[in-house]
Amino acid sequence: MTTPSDPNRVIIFDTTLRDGEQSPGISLNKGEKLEIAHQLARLGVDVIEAGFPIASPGDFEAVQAIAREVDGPVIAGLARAQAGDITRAGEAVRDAAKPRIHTFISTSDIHIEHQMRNTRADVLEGAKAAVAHAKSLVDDVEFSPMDATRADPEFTAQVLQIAIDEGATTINVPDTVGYATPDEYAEFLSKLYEYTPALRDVVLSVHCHDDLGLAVPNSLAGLSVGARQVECAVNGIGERAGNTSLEEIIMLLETRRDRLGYTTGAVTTEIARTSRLVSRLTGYAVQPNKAIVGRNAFSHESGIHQDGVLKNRQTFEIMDPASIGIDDAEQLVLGKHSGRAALKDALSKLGYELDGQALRQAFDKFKEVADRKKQVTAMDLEALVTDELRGDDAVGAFRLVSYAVEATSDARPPHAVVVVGTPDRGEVSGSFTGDGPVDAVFRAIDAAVGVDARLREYRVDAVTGGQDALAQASVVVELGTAGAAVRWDLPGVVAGDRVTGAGQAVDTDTIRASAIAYLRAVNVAARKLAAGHRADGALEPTP
Ligand SMILES: CC(=O)SCCNC(=O)CCNC(=O)[C@H](O)C(C)(C)COP(=O)(O)OP(=O)(O)OC[C@H]1O[C@@H](n2cnc3c(N)ncnc32)[C@H](O)[C@@H]1OP(=O)(O)O
Ligand SMILES: CC(C)C(=O)C(=O)O
Ligand SMILES: [Mg+2]
Repeated sequence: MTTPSDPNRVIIFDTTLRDGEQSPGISLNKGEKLEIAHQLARLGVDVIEAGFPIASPGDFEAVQAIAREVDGPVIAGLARAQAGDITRAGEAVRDAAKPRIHTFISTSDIHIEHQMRNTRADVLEGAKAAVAHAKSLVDDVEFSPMDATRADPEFTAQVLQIAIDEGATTINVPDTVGYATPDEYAEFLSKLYEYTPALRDVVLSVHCHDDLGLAVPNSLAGLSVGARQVECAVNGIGERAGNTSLEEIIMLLETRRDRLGYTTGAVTTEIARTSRLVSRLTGYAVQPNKAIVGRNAFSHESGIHQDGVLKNRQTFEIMDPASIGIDDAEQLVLGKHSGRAALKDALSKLGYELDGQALRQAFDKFKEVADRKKQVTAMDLEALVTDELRGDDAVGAFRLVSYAVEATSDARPPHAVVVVGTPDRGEVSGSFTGDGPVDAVFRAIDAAVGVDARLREYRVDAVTGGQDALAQASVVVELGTAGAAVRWDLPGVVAGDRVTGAGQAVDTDTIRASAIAYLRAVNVAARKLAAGHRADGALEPTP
C-alpha cells in the first residue's frame, strides 16, 4: 500500500475477520465474511485482514472471495513463519487489487522456549525466510513479532531489522497478551526506534489486546511515539478480552483531532451500521454501556441531563450521534429519573402538545408507571397519554380507589373487595366471590356502586413487549338489560333502559387496568342512560 502523504494520517487495519473471528464461538462463513468486508470497505478502513488462509479450506475461500470482490482496502491474509502458510496466504490474496501477506513469529523467550520450543537463532532465521518468501509473492508484506511486549527489546529489534532488510513494509508490534501499560508500550516502541533506525522507513503498527482494558489507551500511546497503523476490530471483538475497538479508536482520533492532530480515512457515519452487522452475524451482543456503539452511548435517562440536552446537546454530549450514523430518535430514554422537559419533548414527538395541568397530570401518571417499569417507551407513552385523555374521571363519574383480590390454586373461588369513589356518596365498597379474579373484581364493582351490569366484551392486549409491558384492557358493559336494575340515583335514569358503554385503560397491572376500564364503561353507559339514549342512539321507551 502507498504510505499516506499526510504524516498524521493513521491507517486503520481491521482484523474483525481474523483476530475478531478468533473469539470463542464465532465462526463466519464465506457469505458472512463477504458481507462484513463490503461494509468495512464502505466504512473506509484501509486494510482488511480477511482471515488466516491455512486455518481451513473455508477460510481460504473466504479470503480469496474478499480479495476478488471487495474494492478499496488492502486485503491481507495471515500466515505463520512457515512456508506452507505463506504460500496459502499468497494464493488467497493474489487476486486483490492491493494484496498483503501478514506473517508473524514470536520474539519473547517464553514463547520461543515453551511454544515454539526452539531458539532465538531459529527465530531470526524463521523471520528472514518468511518475509523473503512473502515478498516473492506480494509487494506489501507486514511482519509481527508475536508477544513482543514481553520480549527483550534488543532481540526484537534485531528480528525487525532482518524483516525490514527482507522487504517488510509494515512492522506491527503486538501486545499479544494485553499486558503492557501505555507508558511501557510507548517506551518499548521508542526503544525499537532507537535500536532499529530503519523502522522510520516503514509503517509502524500497533496491535493491542484488552486483557487489562488498555487496548485503546495503548494504541494511542503507540501513535504518540510514531506508529501510524492501528489494528482493531469492530465492537472490540477478538482473542480473549478482544482487540482495540475500531469504533473507539476511530472516534477518539476524530473527536479529539483538536488535541491529537491525527486523521483517518474512515466514513464515521457507517460505524453504527457496521457494529450492528458484526453483532448480528457473530452472535456477540454489544454491551449496552459500550463506548460509541452501545445502546446507551448517546442515551440520557436522567432529568437534569435530558433537560440540558434539549437546551443544547453539547451540555452532555461530546459527539454528535449522527456522526456515527445513529438516528437521534431514541436518545432520550424515559425512566423514573426523567423530568417534565423530557416528557414534554417525547409527547410532542408523538403529536401531543401538553402544557400546564395536562402536562402535570401526564407527568404524575408517567412517574407512577416509571416506578414500576424499567423504561417507558414511546408506545407506552402513547398508550398512557391517550389513556389520560380518554380518562373520564369527570364530575359524575365513578373512579377506582383500591382493590384486593384473593386467588389461590386450590378449589376456593377468587374473592375480590373493591373501593370506588362516587360523585355523591363518597367512597363505597363491595365484595364478590367470582369465577376468576377479574370476574370477582367486576362483580365487586357492581356491588359497590349498585349496578347490575352485564359484561358484553372483555379483552386484554399487551401494548408493549417484555415482562413489564403495559396492558390495555377493553371492556363493553350493558346496563339496564332485562332483569338488571339500575339501583343508583342518577338524574334522568329510569330502571329498564338498555344501554352499552365501552371503556379502556392502560396499566402495568392487568387487574387494575381491567377494573378501571370496567368503571369507565359503566360511567359511559350511565351517562347515556342519564341522557335517555339506547345503545343504538335512539331513545328507548321505558316500559
Ligand atoms: C496471536 C495470534 O492471534 S496468532 C493466530 C492464532 N490463530 C489461530 O491459531 C487460528 C488458526 N489456527 C489453526 O487453524 C491451527 O492452529 C493451524 C492450522 C494454524 C495449525 O494447526 P496445527 O498444525 O494442528 O498446529 P497447532 O495449532 O496444534 O499448534 C500450532 C503450531 O504452530 C507453531 N507456531 C505458532 N506460531 C508460529 C509462528 N508464528 N511461526 C511458526 N510456527 C508457529 C507452534 O509452535 C505449533 O507447532 P508444533 O505443532 O510444531 O508444536
Ligand atoms: C498475529 C498477531 C499479530 C496477533 O494477533 C497478536 O499477536 O495478538
Ligand atoms: Mg491478536
